[in-house]
Amino acid sequence: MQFYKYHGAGNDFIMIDNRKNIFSPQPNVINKLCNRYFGIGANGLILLEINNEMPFMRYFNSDGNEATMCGNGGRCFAAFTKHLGICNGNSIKFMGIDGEHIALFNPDGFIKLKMIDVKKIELIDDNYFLDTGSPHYVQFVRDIETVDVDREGKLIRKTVNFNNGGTNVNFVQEIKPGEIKIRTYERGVEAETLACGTGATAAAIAYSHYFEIETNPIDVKAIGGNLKIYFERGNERFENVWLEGPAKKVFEGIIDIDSYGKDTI
Ligand SMILES: N[C@H](CCC[C@H](N)C(=O)O)C(=O)O
Repeated sequence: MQFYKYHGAGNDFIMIDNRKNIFSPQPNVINKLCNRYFGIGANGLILLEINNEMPFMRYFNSDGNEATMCGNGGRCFAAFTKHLGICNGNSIKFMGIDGEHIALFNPDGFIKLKMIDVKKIELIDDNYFLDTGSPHYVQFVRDIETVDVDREGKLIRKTVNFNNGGTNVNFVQEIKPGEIKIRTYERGVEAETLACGTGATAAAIAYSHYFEIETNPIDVKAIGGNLKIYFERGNERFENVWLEGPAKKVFEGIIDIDSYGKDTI
């Protein structure tokens, strides 16, 4: 089976053109494919399918379970449709689990992805919880370099109940007005990733709203690369939300998918 490997600011994905349903998304198979020693290795796996005659993006975390929206993956999905010739212009519309998205292809190669509106931000223990297509807990810290993201992130992800679905956990430090640094513990990867698109979006909106920052876009520096978040404040919601950043095809290959269905590695 043909596969493609992409990353968006270091958040990396296996991409499969599944318009002919060649791949059955079994959790144990996806988990092995995402394994960095016994498989291709990735934070997640993305299937391109067709739904009501529109490209449909299905996202699976590396634990093998189908998940909510992936922002970095959404930009990579758009780049993938362009590589396959599905999209020839400067933009593409596609469906994700959270609804319709449009992606714009910038001349510099960066991609601008429209995200869902953010309807509310909850305060939990003086930190912020909001849904940008995936659930995110945002905690502001003084020195992001000293945070034990895997340990602290796991504690919050596991102990604080978020409607039973769990959450991603973001640690954020202001670098200067309008610019923040972020580190993210990702649900379903159960570890820190080099970037998280829906997390960067959540962090930028919480930062701007609660610290009354007028600058827009907000620059978000992740370990794996830089993202920009644009949005407008509407009536009790955040609208016209865009996530802009890189999406790179790293390699493509062929894998013997039948050997992944069996328990032997
Ligand atoms: N792990 C997330 C989904 C992927 C989010 C992240 N990779 C992004 O770029 O938005 C979750 O289960 O909510």
